[in-house]
Amino acid sequence: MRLTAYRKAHFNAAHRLFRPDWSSEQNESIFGKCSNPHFHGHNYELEVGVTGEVDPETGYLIDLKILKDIIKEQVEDAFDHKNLNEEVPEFKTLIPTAEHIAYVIYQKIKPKLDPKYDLSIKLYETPRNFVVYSGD
Ligand SMILES: Nc1nc2c(c(=O)[nH]1)N=C([C@H](O)[C@H](O)COP(=O)(O)OP(=O)(O)OP(=O)(O)O)CN2
Ligand SMILES: [Zn+2]
Repeated sequence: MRLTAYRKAHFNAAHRLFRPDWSSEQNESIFGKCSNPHFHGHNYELEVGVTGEVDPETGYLIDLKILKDIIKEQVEDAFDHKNLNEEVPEFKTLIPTAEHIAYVIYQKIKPKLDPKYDLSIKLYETPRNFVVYSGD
């Protein structure tokens, strides 16, 4: 039996959307208030989906306690109450949009899982703005 198991998580983080190679006016015209030089914050909600075959002996797809620990170590400890632009190395070269944050979370979690699983990252930046990244 193939299915997807999910684990939810949460982190608060500050960010600023801007390109240092653009003028303030260019940044303001594309990123609007999200380019505010003094940063702003979001309450990010994360849903990590792991897809694969259920083990008939245990009834587990994956031990969700193990998934919880991976998310804590790779995402919550790294991002929670952080300024993403200034404190998280991955965003020294990537603008911390929801798209890029979901991509980075995928890249951090995927190597920690058995390769037999497919991984999907759903990230809510606001209650109504969210992205999904499943690799490629
Ligand atoms: N494609 C993207 N567009 C936008 C992103 C993003 O990461 N990817 N991010 C932002 C802002 O950072 C932020 O998400 C917008 O916040 P806010 O202005 O509060 O959003 P809304 O006005 O849409 O608030 P709602 O309450 O959800 O209506 C902008 N765009
Ligand atoms: Zn924002």
